[in-house]
Amino acid sequence: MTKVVVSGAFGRMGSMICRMVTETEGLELVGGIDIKAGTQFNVDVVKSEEIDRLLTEQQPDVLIDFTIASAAVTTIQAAARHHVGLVVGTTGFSDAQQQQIRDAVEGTVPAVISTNFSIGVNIFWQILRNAAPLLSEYDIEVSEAHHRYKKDAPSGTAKTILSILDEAVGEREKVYGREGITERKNEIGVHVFRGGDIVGDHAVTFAKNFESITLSHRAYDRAVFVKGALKAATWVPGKKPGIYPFSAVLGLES
Ligand SMILES: NC(=O)C1=CN([C@@H]2O[C@H](COP(=O)(O)OP(=O)(O)OC[C@H]3O[C@@H](n4cnc5c(N)ncnc54)[C@H](OP(=O)(O)O)[C@@H]3O)[C@@H](O)[C@H]2O)C=CC1
Ligand SMILES: O=C(O)C1=N[C@H](C(=O)O)C[C@H](O)C1
Repeated sequence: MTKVVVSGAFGRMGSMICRMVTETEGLELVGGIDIKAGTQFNVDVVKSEEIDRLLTEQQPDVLIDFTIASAAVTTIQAAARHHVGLVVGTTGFSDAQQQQIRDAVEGTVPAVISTNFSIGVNIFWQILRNAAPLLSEYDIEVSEAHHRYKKDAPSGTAKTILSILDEAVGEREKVYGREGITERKNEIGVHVFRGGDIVGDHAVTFAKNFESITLSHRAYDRAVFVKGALKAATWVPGKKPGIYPFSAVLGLES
């Protein structure tokens, strides 16, 4: 049985993860962490200040984090101190925070970290890696849409798309929205929409005179992210310390 602690246990993702852990054979929910204490599915959720006590008492095999960047860094450092494997879906990390995560995890614990745990998005990224080099002469625009409550912009998934494009077609200036008199150069336009309950849409358009190609992905339900996170949670215990992309769990290129 893989013992799981969920950080962000009362959040949109965390509460669904708690429920689906209890419904998944081979996984056991042993605790939760959030900014406030309470219970989820008959399991104690403690405040983040209590994380060391929780990890000492419950000895989980894996900690799954879907919170906010600043909280996630502290949680990841605590999990590494306690040698607990990690699945991290939180987005919006600064470069400095990413370095703090590498420092905590590398050589200490295995961690699957991905800006998107949907299998479809990970295949979409692979399609993009293969297609973009063929389309390097085209103008490129990236767009994403999410629900009104999303805190970070552009989404973590859009940032991953931008880094894939940088590798595939060479680094280009990113232009975040346009206003006024603008002249298109060899740039990538990035467009962010926030509204309603949109679960997560991403698109990359390659445009040329008289034709364009758009590659896109739409998530209809957060369950796709949760299922991926649980797949990673089952995979991570016993792996060598280090940071793994979700594509490693899926056996895809990265
Ligand atoms: N990789 C992926 O596949 C996906 C990633 N995400 C990412 O996951 C993250 C969470 O998303 P979502 O569930 O929608 O967000 P929510 O805001 O619904 O959930 C986050 C939870 O973390 C809590 N929290 C805030 N601060 C702390 C803290 N210091 N310590 C512990 N808990 C804290 C929040 O409490 P409170 O509400 O009181 O602030 C909330 O309960 C985001 O970064 C999002 O981009 C989302 C979906 C898929
Ligand atoms: O906050 C969300 O909801 C999502 N966040 C992730 C991101 O920032 O890319 C993944 C997904 O699109 C949903």
